[in-house]
Amino acid sequence: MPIDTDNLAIDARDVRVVRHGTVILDQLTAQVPRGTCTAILGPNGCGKTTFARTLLGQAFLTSGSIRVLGETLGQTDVRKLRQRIGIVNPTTDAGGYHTAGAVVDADLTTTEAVLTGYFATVGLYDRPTADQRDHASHLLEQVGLAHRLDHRFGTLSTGEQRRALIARALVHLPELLILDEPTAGLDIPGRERVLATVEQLLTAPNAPAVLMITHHVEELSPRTQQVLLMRDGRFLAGGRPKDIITPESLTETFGCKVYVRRIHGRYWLEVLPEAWLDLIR
Ligand SMILES: Nc1ncnc2c1ncn2[C@@H]1O[C@H](COP(=O)(O)OP(=O)(O)OP(=O)(O)O)[C@@H](O)[C@H]1O
Repeated sequence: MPIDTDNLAIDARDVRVVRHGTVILDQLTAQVPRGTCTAILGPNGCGKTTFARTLLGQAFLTSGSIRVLGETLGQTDVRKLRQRIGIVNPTTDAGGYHTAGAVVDADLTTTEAVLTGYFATVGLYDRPTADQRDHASHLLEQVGLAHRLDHRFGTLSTGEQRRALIARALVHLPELLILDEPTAGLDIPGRERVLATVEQLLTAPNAPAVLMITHHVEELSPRTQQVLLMRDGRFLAGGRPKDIITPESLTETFGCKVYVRRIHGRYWLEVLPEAWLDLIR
């Protein structure tokens, strides 16, 4: 069936990124329909974040083309386009003003931290409207942080900060939400709260397209329509999770012998005993 390109949140064709002679992304082609959830699953260093950066116009293509929300990168104002995209990237959580990579100032209240999302700033330098304040509180309630509205952002647990940053990414009602390892560094309940928040988002009316980037098959929502397995800058396979996720495909993707089973719509991975011997040989 032909693809309706007007209905795509992401339309990436033959994307290649080469830096200093190293091929980082190699002929990546992927389509993500609006309002659907796609996951990119792959090991450390396979190029997941670089691909996300290309979608945001932060990493330039050596060749290929990308359309995001109907706009062709290289022919559009990326600052305007970014206002239609939400991004959560845990390598950049809270920090002081001078912490490299900090998304928001740790001294702000949680509500203020979410409000910075309106202005794409680290501190809150602009005066939010009453409607913006109400919306920020509402989003914090949605992610289960109604009891933390006035707490200093820097004092929240890592999991609470992560959920607050999801709320921050949602202030603009994004049409595309990129979650780049949103559960990194979280314990099991912390991880599950983030996943439950994503699940709630996917079931909401007018849900954004969600691109979930992760190392862990356990983190795929049962609502994931498409999974892209990535290794060494390439997509090894892509399609419906039930067709793509097998012990063989995950063993190839991660270079580690694994078994995978599906329980209650989620996938659970087991590392086979012989994998350890292979990994240290
Ligand atoms: N500007 C750059 N110049 C040279 N190499 C780069 C550059 N940016 C990224 N790389 C390399 O490209 C590869 C892919 O990096 P990337 O961060 O996209 O991987 P990743 O799949 O997101 O990894 P992780 O799961 O560890 O976050 C890595 O080997 C990285 O060192």
